[in-house]
Amino acid sequence: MTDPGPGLEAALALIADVPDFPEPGILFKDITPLLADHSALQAVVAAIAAAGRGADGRPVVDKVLGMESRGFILGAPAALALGVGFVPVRKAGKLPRATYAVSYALEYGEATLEVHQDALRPGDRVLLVDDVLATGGTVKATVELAEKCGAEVHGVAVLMELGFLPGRETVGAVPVTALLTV
Ligand SMILES: O=P(O)(O)OC[C@H]1O[C@H](OP(=O)(O)OP(=O)(O)O)[C@H](O)[C@@H]1O
Ligand SMILES: Nc1ncnc2[nH]cnc12
Repeated sequence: MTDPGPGLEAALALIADVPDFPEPGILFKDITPLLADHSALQAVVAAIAAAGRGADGRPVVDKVLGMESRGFILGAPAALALGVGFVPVRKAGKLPRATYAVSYALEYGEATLEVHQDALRPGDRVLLVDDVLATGGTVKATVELAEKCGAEVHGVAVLMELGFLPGRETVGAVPVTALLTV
């Protein structure tokens, strides 16, 4: 876990716990109070973008990939902060041109993710951005999609990791930066 400075710590404290959503037994982590606070959003986006920088502070990635839909909210501003483009990884049937697709299991349910086949160039280095790493199914599927495009996954940055689920093991060798582990 990254050491949170005071601004980041205050931002992460805004995440709300909602028991039994979207189904009994799930403790849902609601990031909307954090998103609604400008300073908190700014601190979190800067910390996520830092995962795409080298030791000298310069960007080391060519693109940021964000997973629908909460990964869009954090990934697009992180791409802007890094000065690189953003690639949406969407749920099935939303992208209009030729796609690669991968199906996966969620903490609650199942889904298929897709990316446009020409969204990345072979050899592109990419940073994956999402709000929550839970079972790791979403990240694993996105790594597979990036690799189908010929890209190299530099790492994954998430706001929050659910430490009681085996997300990191599922993701495997790809480096994971989590601003908070619960
Ligand atoms: O590690 P996993 O078990 O795969 O779970 C994490 C994913 O679950 C949530 O997305 P969800 O599919 O609920 O979509 P949403 O962002 O549109 O709410 C979350 O935003 C992550 O993308
Ligand atoms: N418990 C949880 N809270 C919020 N988003 C999630 N995505 C998967 N599991 C989640």
